[in-house]
Amino acid sequence: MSVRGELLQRFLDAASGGDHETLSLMLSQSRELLDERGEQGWTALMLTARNGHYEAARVLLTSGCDTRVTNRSGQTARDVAVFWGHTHIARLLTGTDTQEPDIHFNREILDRMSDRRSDGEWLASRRASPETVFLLFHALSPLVRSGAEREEQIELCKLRSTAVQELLTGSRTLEVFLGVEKQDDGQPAWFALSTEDDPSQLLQDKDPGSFFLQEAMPGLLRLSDDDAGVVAQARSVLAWHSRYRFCPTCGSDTKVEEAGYKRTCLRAGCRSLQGVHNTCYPRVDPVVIMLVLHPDGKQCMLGRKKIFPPGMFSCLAGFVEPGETLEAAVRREVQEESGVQVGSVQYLSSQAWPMPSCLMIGCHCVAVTTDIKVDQNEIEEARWFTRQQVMDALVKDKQAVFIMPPRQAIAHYLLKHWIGCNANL
Ligand SMILES: NC(=O)c1ccc[n+]([C@@H]2O[C@H](COP(=O)([O-])OP(=O)(O)OC[C@H]3O[C@@H](n4cnc5c(N)ncnc54)[C@H](O)[C@@H]3O)[C@@H](O)[C@H]2O)c1
Ligand SMILES: [Mg+2]
Ligand SMILES: [Mg+2]
Ligand SMILES: [Mg+2]
Ligand SMILES: [Zn+2]
Repeated sequence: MSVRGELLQRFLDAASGGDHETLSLMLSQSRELLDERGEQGWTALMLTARNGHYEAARVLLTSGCDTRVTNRSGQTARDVAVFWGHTHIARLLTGTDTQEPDIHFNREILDRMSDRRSDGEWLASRRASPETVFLLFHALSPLVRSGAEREEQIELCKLRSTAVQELLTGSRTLEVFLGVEKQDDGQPAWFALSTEDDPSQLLQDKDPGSFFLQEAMPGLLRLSDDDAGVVAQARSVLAWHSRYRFCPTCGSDTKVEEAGYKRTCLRAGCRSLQGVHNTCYPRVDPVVIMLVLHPDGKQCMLGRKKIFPPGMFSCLAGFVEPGETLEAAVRREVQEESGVQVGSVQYLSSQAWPMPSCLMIGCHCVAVTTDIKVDQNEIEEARWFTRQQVMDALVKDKQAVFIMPPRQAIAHYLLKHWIGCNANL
Protein backbone atom coordinates (compact mmCIF):
# COMPACT_ATOMS: atom_id res chain seq x y z
CA MET A 1 0.00 0.00 0.00
CA SER A 2 1.27 3.50 -0.84
CA VAL A 3 2.15 5.93 1.96
CA ARG A 4 -0.86 7.95 1.02
CA GLY A 5 -3.09 4.86 1.06
CA GLU A 6 -1.80 3.96 4.51
CA LEU A 7 -2.46 7.46 5.80
CA LEU A 8 -6.04 7.32 4.53
CA GLN A 9 -6.55 3.89 6.08
CA ARG A 10 -5.35 5.17 9.48
CA PHE A 11 -7.70 8.11 9.18
CA LEU A 12 -10.68 5.90 8.30
CA ASP A 13 -9.83 3.49 11.11
CA ALA A 14 -9.82 6.41 13.57
CA ALA A 15 -13.28 7.37 12.28
CA SER A 16 -14.59 3.79 12.63
CA GLY A 17 -13.27 3.58 16.15
CA GLY A 18 -14.50 7.04 17.18
CA ASP A 19 -10.96 8.27 17.95
CA HIS A 20 -11.72 11.99 17.57
CA GLU A 21 -8.34 13.13 18.90
CA THR A 22 -6.47 11.26 16.15
CA LEU A 23 -8.94 12.63 13.58
CA SER A 24 -8.27 16.22 14.72
CA LEU A 25 -4.53 15.69 14.70
CA MET A 26 -4.45 14.10 11.25
CA LEU A 27 -6.70 16.79 9.79
CA SER A 28 -4.44 19.54 11.11
CA GLN A 29 -1.64 17.98 9.01
CA SER A 30 -3.53 16.73 5.92
CA ARG A 31 -6.90 18.37 5.47
CA GLU A 32 -7.48 16.66 2.11
CA LEU A 33 -8.29 13.41 3.98
CA LEU A 34 -11.59 14.94 5.07
CA ASP A 35 -13.89 13.84 2.21
CA GLU A 36 -11.77 11.07 0.77
CA ARG A 37 -13.33 7.66 0.18
CA GLY A 38 -11.73 4.37 1.16
CA GLU A 39 -11.74 1.23 -0.97
CA GLN A 40 -15.35 0.49 -0.01
CA GLY A 41 -16.42 3.94 -1.20
CA TRP A 42 -17.03 5.22 2.35
CA THR A 43 -15.83 8.50 3.82
CA ALA A 44 -14.75 9.00 7.44
CA LEU A 45 -18.06 10.72 8.17
CA MET A 46 -20.03 7.69 6.95
CA LEU A 47 -18.00 5.43 9.24
CA THR A 48 -18.68 7.62 12.29
CA ALA A 49 -22.37 7.56 11.31
CA ARG A 50 -22.32 3.76 10.92
CA ASN A 51 -20.84 3.21 14.37
CA GLY A 52 -22.61 6.02 16.20
CA HIS A 53 -19.53 8.09 17.16
CA TYR A 54 -21.01 11.51 17.91
CA GLU A 55 -17.85 13.39 18.93
CA ALA A 56 -15.88 12.08 15.95
CA ALA A 57 -18.69 13.10 13.57
CA ARG A 58 -18.71 16.56 15.16
CA VAL A 59 -14.93 16.97 14.61
CA LEU A 60 -15.37 16.11 10.91
CA LEU A 61 -18.34 18.46 10.56
CA THR A 62 -16.63 21.42 12.21
CA SER A 63 -13.65 20.82 9.91
CA GLY A 64 -16.04 21.50 7.03
CA CYS A 65 -16.58 18.07 5.53
CA ASP A 66 -19.14 17.68 2.74
CA THR A 67 -22.29 15.97 4.09
CA ARG A 68 -23.68 15.44 0.56
CA VAL A 69 -21.08 12.86 -0.49
CA THR A 70 -22.68 9.47 -1.22
CA ASN A 71 -21.33 5.93 -1.11
CA ARG A 72 -21.79 3.40 -3.92
CA SER A 73 -25.34 2.72 -2.77
CA GLY A 74 -26.22 6.40 -3.10
CA GLN A 75 -26.37 6.94 0.67
CA THR A 76 -25.14 9.99 2.50
CA ALA A 77 -23.68 9.76 6.01
CA ARG A 78 -27.07 10.90 7.30
CA ASP A 79 -28.83 8.02 5.49
CA VAL A 80 -26.36 5.62 7.10
CA ALA A 81 -27.01 7.12 10.55
CA VAL A 82 -30.78 6.84 10.08
CA PHE A 83 -30.53 3.24 8.90
CA TRP A 84 -28.51 2.15 11.93
CA GLY A 85 -30.78 4.02 14.31
CA HIS A 86 -28.22 6.67 15.39
CA THR A 87 -30.77 9.48 15.45
CA HIS A 88 -28.53 11.83 17.47
CA ILE A 89 -26.00 11.70 14.63
CA ALA A 90 -28.69 12.01 11.95
CA ARG A 91 -29.85 15.18 13.71
CA LEU A 92 -26.32 16.52 13.96
CA LEU A 93 -25.89 15.94 10.21
CA THR A 94 -29.18 17.60 9.33
CA GLY A 95 -28.16 20.65 11.34
CA THR A 96 -31.60 20.92 12.94
CA ASP A 97 -33.36 19.51 15.95
CA THR A 98 -36.29 18.22 13.92
CA GLN A 99 -36.32 14.76 12.49
CA GLU A 100 -37.95 15.75 9.21
CA PRO A 101 -35.80 15.63 6.09
CA ASP A 102 -34.53 18.97 4.88
CA ILE A 103 -36.32 19.03 1.51
CA HIS A 104 -36.30 22.09 -0.79
CA PHE A 105 -39.11 24.61 0.02
CA ASN A 106 -39.50 23.15 3.54
CA ARG A 107 -36.97 25.12 5.57
CA GLU A 108 -38.52 27.73 7.87
CA ILE A 109 -36.10 30.51 8.76
CA LEU A 110 -38.96 32.81 9.81
CA ASP A 111 -41.28 32.69 12.78
CA ARG A 112 -44.62 33.56 11.13
CA MET A 113 -45.95 35.37 14.25
CA SER A 114 -49.56 35.06 13.18
CA ASP A 115 -50.68 36.86 16.37
CA ARG A 116 -49.12 40.09 15.01
CA ARG A 117 -51.02 40.04 11.72
CA SER A 118 -53.82 42.22 13.05
CA ASP A 119 -51.56 44.52 15.12
CA GLY A 120 -51.45 47.58 12.83
CA GLU A 121 -49.18 49.63 15.06
CA TRP A 122 -46.58 46.90 15.40
CA LEU A 123 -46.64 46.20 11.65
CA ALA A 124 -46.16 49.93 10.89
CA SER A 125 -43.12 50.09 13.18
CA ARG A 126 -41.63 46.98 11.52
CA ARG A 127 -42.30 48.42 8.04
CA ALA A 128 -40.35 51.58 8.97
CA SER A 129 -37.41 49.78 10.59
CA PRO A 130 -34.08 49.97 8.68
CA GLU A 131 -33.46 46.27 9.52
CA THR A 132 -36.62 45.04 7.80
CA VAL A 133 -36.29 42.91 4.67
CA PHE A 134 -38.59 43.39 1.66
CA LEU A 135 -38.87 40.84 -1.14
CA LEU A 136 -40.25 42.05 -4.44
CA PHE A 137 -42.56 39.98 -6.65
CA HIS A 138 -44.05 40.68 -10.08
CA ALA A 139 -46.52 38.22 -11.66
CA LEU A 140 -45.61 35.75 -8.85
CA SER A 141 -41.89 35.87 -9.74
CA PRO A 142 -39.38 36.98 -7.10
CA LEU A 143 -36.68 39.58 -7.72
CA VAL A 144 -33.37 37.65 -7.70
CA ARG A 145 -29.72 37.94 -8.66
CA SER A 146 -27.02 35.39 -9.51
CA GLY A 147 -25.74 33.53 -6.45
CA ALA A 148 -22.42 34.47 -4.91
CA GLU A 149 -21.25 30.92 -4.23
CA ARG A 150 -22.19 28.79 -7.22
CA GLU A 151 -23.02 29.89 -10.74
CA GLU A 152 -26.25 27.89 -11.09
CA GLN A 153 -27.56 29.28 -7.80
CA ILE A 154 -29.71 32.39 -7.56
CA GLU A 155 -30.52 34.40 -4.45
CA LEU A 156 -33.43 36.59 -3.42
CA CYS A 157 -32.82 40.37 -3.49
CA LYS A 158 -33.39 41.51 0.09
CA LEU A 159 -34.32 45.19 -0.14
CA ARG A 160 -34.47 47.74 2.69
CA SER A 161 -37.33 50.14 3.38
CA THR A 162 -35.57 53.12 1.70
CA ALA A 163 -35.45 51.14 -1.58
CA VAL A 164 -39.18 50.36 -1.54
CA GLN A 165 -40.60 53.65 -0.18
CA GLU A 166 -42.70 54.52 -3.22
CA LEU A 167 -43.97 50.94 -3.49
CA LEU A 168 -45.05 50.88 0.16
CA THR A 169 -47.26 53.92 -0.33
CA GLY A 170 -48.49 52.93 -3.82
CA SER A 171 -52.03 51.63 -4.26
CA ARG A 172 -50.91 49.00 -6.80
CA THR A 173 -48.78 47.13 -4.24
CA LEU A 174 -49.95 44.11 -2.25
CA GLU A 175 -48.12 43.45 1.00
CA VAL A 176 -47.81 40.17 2.90
CA PHE A 177 -46.11 39.99 6.32
CA LEU A 178 -43.99 36.82 6.31
CA GLY A 179 -42.58 36.77 9.85
CA VAL A 180 -39.44 37.60 11.80
CA GLU A 181 -36.04 35.91 11.59
CA LYS A 182 -35.66 33.06 14.08
CA GLN A 183 -31.86 33.08 14.18
CA ASP A 184 -31.18 36.80 14.56
CA ASP A 185 -31.51 38.33 18.07
CA GLY A 186 -32.77 41.59 16.53
CA GLN A 187 -35.53 39.52 14.87
CA PRO A 188 -35.76 41.56 11.63
CA ALA A 189 -39.20 41.35 10.00
CA TRP A 190 -39.70 40.18 6.40
CA PHE A 191 -42.42 41.36 4.01
CA ALA A 192 -43.29 40.29 0.46
CA LEU A 193 -44.40 43.11 -1.85
CA SER A 194 -46.18 42.27 -5.06
CA THR A 195 -46.29 45.03 -7.63
CA GLU A 196 -48.30 45.30 -10.82
CA ASP A 197 -45.98 47.99 -12.17
CA ASP A 198 -43.66 47.40 -15.09
CA PRO A 199 -40.58 45.72 -13.62
CA SER A 200 -38.09 47.34 -16.03
CA GLN A 201 -38.87 50.76 -14.46
CA LEU A 202 -38.56 49.38 -10.97
CA LEU A 203 -35.29 47.59 -11.49
CA GLN A 204 -33.34 50.56 -12.81
CA ASP A 205 -31.90 51.68 -9.49
CA LYS A 206 -33.16 49.15 -6.92
CA ASP A 207 -30.44 46.56 -7.23
CA PRO A 208 -28.06 46.44 -10.18
CA GLY A 209 -27.76 42.91 -11.58
CA SER A 210 -31.19 41.90 -10.30
CA PHE A 211 -33.96 40.43 -12.43
CA PHE A 212 -37.42 38.90 -12.03
CA LEU A 213 -37.16 35.14 -12.41
CA GLN A 214 -38.65 34.12 -15.75
CA GLU A 215 -40.10 30.68 -15.04
CA ALA A 216 -41.07 29.24 -11.66
CA MET A 217 -39.99 25.77 -12.81
CA PRO A 218 -37.15 25.05 -12.80
CA GLY A 219 -36.12 28.57 -11.71
CA LEU A 220 -37.22 28.27 -8.07
CA LEU A 221 -35.20 25.07 -7.70
CA ARG A 222 -32.03 27.20 -8.07
CA LEU A 223 -32.67 29.05 -4.78
CA SER A 224 -30.81 28.12 -1.60
CA ASP A 225 -32.83 26.06 0.90
CA ASP A 226 -33.24 29.15 3.15
CA ASP A 227 -34.57 31.32 0.30
CA ALA A 228 -36.74 28.54 -1.11
CA GLY A 229 -38.60 28.18 2.20
CA VAL A 230 -39.47 31.88 2.27
CA VAL A 231 -40.59 31.80 -1.37
CA ALA A 232 -42.82 28.77 -0.70
CA GLN A 233 -44.74 30.86 1.80
CA ALA A 234 -44.76 34.17 -0.10
CA ARG A 235 -45.55 32.80 -3.56
CA SER A 236 -48.41 30.59 -2.34
CA VAL A 237 -50.10 33.49 -0.55
CA LEU A 238 -49.58 35.87 -3.49
CA ALA A 239 -50.90 33.23 -5.93
CA TRP A 240 -54.04 32.96 -3.80
CA HIS A 241 -54.53 36.77 -3.94
CA SER A 242 -54.10 36.80 -7.70
CA ARG A 243 -56.76 34.07 -8.14
CA TYR A 244 -59.27 35.12 -5.47
CA ARG A 245 -59.65 38.86 -6.03
CA PHE A 246 -63.41 38.76 -5.76
CA CYS A 247 -65.59 37.13 -3.12
CA PRO A 248 -66.04 33.44 -4.12
CA THR A 249 -69.48 33.48 -2.41
CA CYS A 250 -71.11 36.50 -4.11
CA GLY A 251 -68.59 37.94 -6.59
CA SER A 252 -68.27 41.34 -4.86
CA ASP A 253 -65.07 43.24 -4.29
CA THR A 254 -62.95 42.26 -1.27
CA LYS A 255 -60.47 44.00 1.04
CA VAL A 256 -57.16 42.58 2.26
CA GLU A 257 -56.82 42.07 6.03
CA GLU A 258 -54.54 40.35 8.56
CA ALA A 259 -51.33 41.50 6.87
CA GLY A 260 -52.20 39.66 3.66
CA TYR A 261 -53.68 36.48 5.18
CA LYS A 262 -57.37 37.25 4.73
CA ARG A 263 -59.72 38.73 2.11
CA THR A 264 -63.06 39.96 3.40
CA CYS A 265 -66.14 40.61 1.22
CA LEU A 266 -67.14 44.29 1.01
CA ARG A 267 -70.88 43.62 0.47
CA ALA A 268 -72.84 44.01 3.70
CA GLY A 269 -74.97 40.92 4.30
CA CYS A 270 -72.76 38.52 2.29
CA ARG A 271 -73.00 34.98 3.68
CA SER A 272 -69.19 34.78 3.87
CA LEU A 273 -69.25 37.42 6.64
CA GLN A 274 -71.09 35.09 9.04
CA GLY A 275 -69.10 32.44 10.87
CA VAL A 276 -65.76 31.17 9.66
CA HIS A 277 -65.48 30.79 5.90
CA ASN A 278 -62.49 29.07 4.38
CA THR A 279 -62.97 31.13 1.22
CA CYS A 280 -61.60 34.13 3.16
CA TYR A 281 -58.23 32.48 3.84
CA PRO A 282 -55.33 31.30 1.63
CA ARG A 283 -56.02 27.89 0.10
CA VAL A 284 -53.75 24.83 0.01
CA ASP A 285 -54.31 21.87 -2.34
CA PRO A 286 -53.24 18.49 -0.90
CA VAL A 287 -51.54 16.17 -3.40
CA VAL A 288 -50.50 12.59 -2.64
CA ILE A 289 -47.20 11.46 -4.13
CA MET A 290 -46.19 7.84 -3.74
CA LEU A 291 -43.47 5.35 -4.42
CA VAL A 292 -45.28 2.12 -5.32
CA LEU A 293 -43.30 -0.90 -4.13
CA HIS A 294 -43.55 -4.27 -5.87
CA PRO A 295 -44.94 -7.13 -3.75
CA ASP A 296 -41.46 -8.76 -3.99
CA GLY A 297 -39.97 -5.72 -2.17
CA LYS A 298 -37.14 -5.52 -4.72
CA GLN A 299 -38.65 -3.19 -7.31
CA CYS A 300 -40.57 0.04 -7.43
CA MET A 301 -42.84 1.60 -10.04
CA LEU A 302 -42.07 4.96 -11.64
CA GLY A 303 -43.83 6.75 -14.46
CA ARG A 304 -43.12 9.54 -16.88
CA LYS A 305 -45.28 12.39 -18.10
CA LYS A 306 -44.81 13.67 -21.65
CA ILE A 307 -43.55 16.99 -20.31
CA PHE A 308 -40.65 15.40 -18.36
CA PRO A 309 -37.11 15.84 -19.71
CA PRO A 310 -36.05 12.82 -21.84
CA GLY A 311 -35.21 9.76 -19.73
CA MET A 312 -36.67 11.05 -16.46
CA PHE A 313 -39.01 8.83 -14.45
CA SER A 314 -40.66 9.88 -11.18
CA CYS A 315 -43.22 8.89 -8.56
CA LEU A 316 -46.93 8.93 -9.41
CA ALA A 317 -48.91 11.80 -7.87
CA GLY A 318 -52.43 13.20 -7.80
CA PHE A 319 -54.74 15.67 -6.11
CA VAL A 320 -56.69 14.50 -3.07
CA GLU A 321 -60.40 14.74 -3.83
CA PRO A 322 -63.07 16.09 -1.45
CA GLY A 323 -64.26 13.56 1.11
CA GLU A 324 -61.26 11.29 0.58
CA THR A 325 -58.56 10.04 2.97
CA LEU A 326 -54.90 10.15 1.97
CA GLU A 327 -54.81 6.35 1.78
CA ALA A 328 -57.84 6.27 -0.53
CA ALA A 329 -56.32 8.99 -2.72
CA VAL A 330 -53.08 6.99 -3.04
CA ARG A 331 -54.99 3.82 -4.02
CA ARG A 332 -57.25 5.67 -6.48
CA GLU A 333 -54.50 7.67 -8.22
CA VAL A 334 -52.21 4.62 -8.61
CA GLN A 335 -55.13 2.62 -9.99
CA GLU A 336 -56.16 5.42 -12.39
CA GLU A 337 -52.67 6.12 -13.68
CA SER A 338 -51.15 2.62 -13.81
CA GLY A 339 -53.94 0.06 -13.35
CA VAL A 340 -52.06 -1.38 -10.35
CA GLN A 341 -53.92 -2.18 -7.10
CA VAL A 342 -52.37 -0.95 -3.86
CA GLY A 343 -52.64 -2.48 -0.37
CA SER A 344 -50.88 -0.83 2.57
CA VAL A 345 -49.96 2.87 2.52
CA GLN A 346 -47.41 4.52 4.78
CA TYR A 347 -47.00 8.28 5.15
CA LEU A 348 -43.37 9.43 5.21
CA SER A 349 -42.96 13.16 4.80
CA SER A 350 -44.44 16.24 3.13
CA GLN A 351 -43.26 19.16 1.02
CA ALA A 352 -44.62 22.62 0.33
CA TRP A 353 -44.88 23.03 -3.46
CA PRO A 354 -45.76 26.65 -4.32
CA MET A 355 -46.90 26.07 -7.91
CA PRO A 356 -49.29 27.57 -7.04
CA SER A 357 -50.02 26.21 -3.56
CA CYS A 358 -49.81 22.43 -3.25
CA LEU A 359 -48.90 20.37 -0.23
CA MET A 360 -47.16 17.23 -1.44
CA ILE A 361 -47.89 14.31 0.91
CA GLY A 362 -45.16 11.72 0.38
CA CYS A 363 -45.96 8.01 0.91
CA HIS A 364 -44.60 4.57 0.29
CA CYS A 365 -47.24 1.99 -0.65
CA VAL A 366 -47.19 -1.71 -1.51
CA ALA A 367 -48.80 -3.07 -4.67
CA VAL A 368 -50.91 -6.21 -4.58
CA THR A 369 -51.03 -6.60 -8.41
CA THR A 370 -48.19 -6.04 -10.87
CA ASP A 371 -49.63 -5.67 -14.41
CA ILE A 372 -49.25 -2.09 -15.62
CA LYS A 373 -51.78 -0.44 -17.90
CA VAL A 374 -51.13 3.30 -18.04
CA ASP A 375 -53.65 6.09 -18.42
CA GLN A 376 -52.28 7.55 -21.65
CA ASN A 377 -53.88 10.93 -20.96
CA GLU A 378 -51.59 11.54 -18.05
CA ILE A 379 -48.69 9.11 -18.17
CA GLU A 380 -46.60 8.22 -21.21
CA GLU A 381 -45.01 5.16 -19.65
CA ALA A 382 -44.73 3.41 -16.27
CA ARG A 383 -42.30 0.63 -15.40
CA TRP A 384 -40.94 -1.45 -12.54
CA PHE A 385 -37.33 -0.62 -11.69
CA THR A 386 -34.97 -2.71 -9.55
CA ARG A 387 -33.15 -1.40 -6.52
CA GLN A 388 -29.87 -1.55 -8.45
CA GLN A 389 -31.36 0.52 -11.28
CA VAL A 390 -32.51 3.16 -8.80
CA MET A 391 -29.07 3.21 -7.15
CA ASP A 392 -27.38 3.61 -10.56
CA ALA A 393 -29.68 6.53 -11.36
CA LEU A 394 -29.06 8.07 -7.93
CA VAL A 395 -25.27 8.09 -8.35
CA LYS A 396 -25.66 9.03 -12.07
CA ASP A 397 -23.80 5.88 -13.14
CA LYS A 398 -22.98 5.46 -16.83
CA GLN A 399 -25.18 2.35 -16.88
CA ALA A 400 -28.21 4.13 -15.40
CA VAL A 401 -31.38 3.28 -17.35
CA PHE A 402 -33.30 6.38 -16.25
CA ILE A 403 -32.79 9.87 -14.81
CA MET A 404 -33.89 10.65 -11.25
CA PRO A 405 -36.26 13.54 -10.49
CA PRO A 406 -34.23 16.55 -9.23
CA ARG A 407 -33.01 16.40 -5.60
CA GLN A 408 -35.32 19.35 -4.78
CA ALA A 409 -38.47 17.27 -5.45
CA ILE A 410 -39.95 15.06 -2.73
CA ALA A 411 -40.06 12.26 -5.34
CA HIS A 412 -36.25 12.19 -5.12
CA TYR A 413 -36.43 11.87 -1.34
CA LEU A 414 -39.01 9.03 -1.54
CA LEU A 415 -36.66 7.08 -3.82
CA LYS A 416 -33.61 7.81 -1.70
CA HIS A 417 -35.45 6.78 1.42
CA TRP A 418 -36.34 3.43 -0.16
CA ILE A 419 -32.67 2.83 -0.99
CA GLY A 420 -31.73 3.83 2.56
CA CYS A 421 -34.21 1.27 3.92
CA ASN A 422 -32.30 -1.66 2.48
CA ALA A 423 -29.55 -3.50 4.32
CA ASN A 424 -27.11 -3.25 1.41
CA LEU A 425 -24.57 -1.30 3.42
N1 LIG B 1 -42.62 17.82 -5.77
C1 LIG B 1 -42.75 16.77 -6.57
O1 LIG B 1 -41.91 15.85 -6.51
C2 LIG B 1 -43.94 16.65 -7.51
C3 LIG B 1 -44.03 15.52 -8.32
C4 LIG B 1 -45.17 15.33 -9.10
C5 LIG B 1 -46.18 16.28 -9.09
N2 LIG B 1 -46.06 17.42 -8.34
C6 LIG B 1 -47.15 18.42 -8.31
O2 LIG B 1 -48.36 17.77 -7.97
C7 LIG B 1 -49.42 18.26 -8.76
C8 LIG B 1 -50.51 17.21 -8.96
O3 LIG B 1 -50.03 16.07 -9.64
P1 LIG B 1 -50.79 15.55 -10.94
O4 LIG B 1 -50.78 16.60 -11.97
O5 LIG B 1 -50.19 14.24 -11.29
O6 LIG B 1 -52.31 15.37 -10.39
P2 LIG B 1 -53.49 14.42 -10.95
O7 LIG B 1 -52.96 13.07 -11.24
O8 LIG B 1 -54.63 14.52 -10.00
O9 LIG B 1 -53.90 15.01 -12.35
C9 LIG B 1 -53.97 16.39 -12.61
C10 LIG B 1 -55.33 16.75 -13.14
O10 LIG B 1 -56.28 16.64 -12.11
C11 LIG B 1 -57.27 17.66 -12.21
N3 LIG B 1 -57.37 18.31 -10.88
C12 LIG B 1 -58.05 17.79 -9.82
N4 LIG B 1 -57.98 18.57 -8.74
C13 LIG B 1 -57.21 19.63 -9.07
C14 LIG B 1 -56.74 20.79 -8.35
N5 LIG B 1 -57.08 21.02 -7.07
N6 LIG B 1 -55.94 21.66 -9.03
C15 LIG B 1 -55.58 21.42 -10.32
N7 LIG B 1 -56.00 20.35 -11.02
C16 LIG B 1 -56.82 19.44 -10.43
C17 LIG B 1 -56.87 18.52 -13.39
O11 LIG B 1 -57.61 18.12 -14.50
C18 LIG B 1 -55.41 18.18 -13.62
O12 LIG B 1 -55.02 18.29 -14.96
C19 LIG B 1 -48.77 18.69 -10.06
O13 LIG B 1 -49.48 19.76 -10.59
C20 LIG B 1 -47.35 19.09 -9.63
O14 LIG B 1 -47.26 20.49 -9.46
C21 LIG B 1 -44.95 17.61 -7.54
MG1 LIG C 1 -50.97 12.38 -11.54
MG1 LIG D 1 -54.05 11.31 -11.78
MG1 LIG E 1 -56.36 13.30 -9.99
ZN1 LIG F 1 -69.40 38.18 -0.75
